[in-house]
Amino acid sequence: MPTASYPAIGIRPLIDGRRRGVRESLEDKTAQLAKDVADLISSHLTYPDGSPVRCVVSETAIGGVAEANRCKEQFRTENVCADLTVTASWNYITEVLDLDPSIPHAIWGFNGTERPGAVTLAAAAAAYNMLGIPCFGIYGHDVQDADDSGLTDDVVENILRYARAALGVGLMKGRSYLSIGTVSMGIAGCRVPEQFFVDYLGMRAEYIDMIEIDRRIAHGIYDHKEYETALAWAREHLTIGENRNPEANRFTQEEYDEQFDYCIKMLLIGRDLMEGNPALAELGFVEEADGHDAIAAGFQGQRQWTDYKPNGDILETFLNTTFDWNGKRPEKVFATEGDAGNAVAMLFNSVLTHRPQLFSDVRTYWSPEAVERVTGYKLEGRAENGFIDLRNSGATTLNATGEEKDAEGNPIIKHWWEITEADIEADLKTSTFHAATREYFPGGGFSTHFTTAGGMPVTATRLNFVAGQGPVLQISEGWTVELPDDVRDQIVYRTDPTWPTTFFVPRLTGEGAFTSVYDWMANWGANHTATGYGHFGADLITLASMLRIPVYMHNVEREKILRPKAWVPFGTAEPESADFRACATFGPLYR
Ligand SMILES: C[C@H](O)[C@@H](O)[C@@H](O)C(=O)CO
Ligand SMILES: [Mn+2]
Repeated sequence: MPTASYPAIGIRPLIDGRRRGVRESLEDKTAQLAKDVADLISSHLTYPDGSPVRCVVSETAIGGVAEANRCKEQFRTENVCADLTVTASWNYITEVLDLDPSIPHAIWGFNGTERPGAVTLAAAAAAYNMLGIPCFGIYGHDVQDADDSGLTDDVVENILRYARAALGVGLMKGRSYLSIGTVSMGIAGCRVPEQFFVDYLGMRAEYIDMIEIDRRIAHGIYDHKEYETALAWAREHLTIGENRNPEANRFTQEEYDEQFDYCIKMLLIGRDLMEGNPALAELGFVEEADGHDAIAAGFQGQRQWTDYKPNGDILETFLNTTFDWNGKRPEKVFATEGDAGNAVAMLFNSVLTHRPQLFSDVRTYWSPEAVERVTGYKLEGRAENGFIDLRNSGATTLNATGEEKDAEGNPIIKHWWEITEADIEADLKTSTFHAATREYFPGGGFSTHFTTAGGMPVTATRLNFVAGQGPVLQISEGWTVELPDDVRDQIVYRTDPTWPTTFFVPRLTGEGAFTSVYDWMANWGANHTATGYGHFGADLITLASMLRIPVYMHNVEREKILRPKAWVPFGTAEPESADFRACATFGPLYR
């Protein structure tokens, strides 16, 4: 998506409209607040393509409804997806607020006593609450002098948190979720929550039968020149590891070669299905060239496809990865086993961080006792309380090896625009591609394997659906951990040695689902989790509140939580309960 079409954040400078003195004394200060906030957002936040986020500042300060409406019209022409109102003074609240219920709103009341900016914030929040339009309130802890910018650390953190989440809402709006296939092996999360997409995300669901992939391969509906390049690159850079099938379950080398070629074609076609490809129009396939404008997709794979055709692990791995034969390029959000619920969790992580994601089974909780019994090794360090084995065939980004490093040499999952040739080489070098386990994948294919390095901060997320309740989100910040090679290998070989493996420990709080690593596993709401680099649980909580999705499990520090001020009247002593009731009261953003 070109930068110009990305949604923008609208900045609304409110002012006391009284002319002949008051307004005139405030014009410069108010305009400066708006400019400073716009500069802050644009200099700190990026779009998925790495370009700076665009802010649109109202052409005039807003002192009355006429200026408010002119600002709204200006924002409409600029694809504004959310607004941030700034004020250093009193103003006329419901006469000047943006009452559009379909976009996120926030107000920053400059905390200076010369003029009642903070009073406006409180009055505006009360108005929005009464009108059923939840807004976020940003209020600095310490009184500022009149000529201060007011952008103290606490204000900056909350403005950026709001803006990241508001942009996430805007990036999803109007896009598609593409389901290639249907429910995999009875996994309920695969049922595409079409009404949820419409009501909560403003998205559409699109459906493709998996046969479309085979049709396009059989009829040559892919860029043949690019295919030759991709195949040569893959044959050169993908290390085919040990075939771990029993002899009787192995295909011939010629069959594996054919399967490998087929898998690369699947990868090209999966990408084209999501985003289209003008090269297809040149081949005469004009409709196919358009694609499905999918910001996220899921491939069922198991079982009917994989019982018959090569599996989708190469397709799934490389669509989630930030590089291919063309070098570095934006990753996609692509789920395996058609798990739409997990695809949405990956999407939430993606629109907040613009980093590639891991799709994993929550395979096993390894207690310290079990590890010692099985391997003789006594867990230590972050893993001392046990760890979770996250592992699933296919849809884990190859960037999750931990070979990419930050400036201090710590393992990281970079943004695609930060990837270097050395990173690509390191990720590929540490990964192996194994003949798919034939008892699971009778049609053959290849599975991606690596074990993630320890020491990475990550956040694991899962979107669940409960009858009578609707969508609910769970979030856990934590870290990857690594084990001594021999201990790791015993666990990998005992579990499944051909799939990507990440050992994860949640940050324990000693309470509820975060009392122990076992409690975490016992409370995780499904077989899958979406995991991304960094601790962004607070951003997820803010995003969820914008979408009115309650969060029922998280380990984010209370002081980092930013929800609409409308959540407060639902109770301050038990924020989790208030969240549920507020979400139920205000309902999904687009309905
Ligand atoms: C064994 C099954 O075929 C795998 O798909 C299973 O490990 C899963 O990933 C289930 O979510
Ligand atoms: Mn799975």
